[in-house]
Amino acid sequence: MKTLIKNANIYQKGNFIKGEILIERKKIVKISGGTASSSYLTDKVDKIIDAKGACVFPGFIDLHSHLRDPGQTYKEDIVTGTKAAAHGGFTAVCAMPNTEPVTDNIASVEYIQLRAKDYGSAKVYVIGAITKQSAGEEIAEMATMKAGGIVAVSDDGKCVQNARLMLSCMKYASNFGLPVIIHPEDYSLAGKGQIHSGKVATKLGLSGIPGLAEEVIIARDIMLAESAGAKLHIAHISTARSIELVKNAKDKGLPVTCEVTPHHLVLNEEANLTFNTNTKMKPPLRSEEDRRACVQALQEGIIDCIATDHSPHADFEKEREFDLAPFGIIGLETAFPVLYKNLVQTGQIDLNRLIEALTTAPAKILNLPGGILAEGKTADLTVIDLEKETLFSAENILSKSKNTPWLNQWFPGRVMCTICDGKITYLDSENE
Ligand SMILES: NC(=O)N[C@@H](CC(=O)O)C(=O)O
Ligand SMILES: [Zn+2]
Ligand SMILES: [Zn+2]
Repeated sequence: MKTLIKNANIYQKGNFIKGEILIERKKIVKISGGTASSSYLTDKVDKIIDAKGACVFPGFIDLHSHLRDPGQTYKEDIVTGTKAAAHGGFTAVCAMPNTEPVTDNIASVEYIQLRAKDYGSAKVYVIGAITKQSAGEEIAEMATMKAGGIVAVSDDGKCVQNARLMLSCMKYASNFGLPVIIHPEDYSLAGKGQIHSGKVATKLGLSGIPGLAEEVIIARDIMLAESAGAKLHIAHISTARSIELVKNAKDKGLPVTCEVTPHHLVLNEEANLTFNTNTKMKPPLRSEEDRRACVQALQEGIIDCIATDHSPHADFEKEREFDLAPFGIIGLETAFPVLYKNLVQTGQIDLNRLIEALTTAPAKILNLPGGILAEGKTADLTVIDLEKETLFSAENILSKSKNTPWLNQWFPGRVMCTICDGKITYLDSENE
């Protein structure tokens, strides 16, 4: 099978070159500038995709997705979650273990891998639990899960409260070379908080989750990781002080990395004023100062990468009283257009940094392949027309869940086609 992408603006080390990409089986075999070689390349090609001047980027890599499979497949499953990924330009996602049952054993790891291999539209890397059932009481079977191919451990959705247990978990994980991904939340400080403790929570009379709930765990876990010799990755960082803690750790040369979500980069606590439950997530949307600190830290590289924290929840769960609705929003399909519009078009982040934060940066953190468009590399790529718009309507969203604050809004940047392992995983109706 040979596929040719023609009339493309190919992203190459921060620059665009006009040209063509020839894919044979799983690999990119030729990238050529201009159209002079067109006749040579079109020779015996099975499929031609006319990019019509759209950009070709390396496939995006998400370190943080909740695919809900097994156990909560009314929200999402591996088939729909990876379709949503492909629609968002992603060719690889890491599956968080807070499924039912929790991914804390080798059989659960293999289930996800096999389903994804047979029915997925993106590569799925499995993250195993830190503790059994993510209950924060006993260390999970990391050794067997590592042998089965997990790429990291995390109790995301929950946070190991006991420092002594966390230290043991980190020592254990580091023995197997497994990075530890934390969801930093001190329960005693977070309490029953609904949104960020700040002026909006006061105004609305909702209980707050202070930034401190995140910051004390980040401070603790940086110290524990240093002592255990573990590689620490901080999920969904959201406050200026958290960023300062990470900066200090990095300055000391510690192997500490962190990610930020698109929503923490473009929204602040004011979004909660609408009482829209699709503005409710963990960590909560923070103050404008915190949001700005996140943007600046991303541009400077203190924040390493962007991760979606794709957290699908069904309509019947979200369409209820604010305090009873679950935390979380979908993110795979909205990530690129939302970031492109709010950060790149406004000049807050440059396109190169955005692409890096969605490709090479996440790949580096968990040592995953991909992130680069080059001859001889696996053909994982996405074709995005920056001149075209996309509408996040319930109809267009391929995720089973539609819980996004950007529902029914138009954004610039339309994914025309995504290719994973040389196979088309998403094709816009215009290109069919
Ligand atoms: N982010 C969220 O608000 N929710 C996530 C859990 C998590 O990422 O902590 C979920 O699984 O729904
Ligand atoms: Zn989390
Ligand atoms: Zn999460």
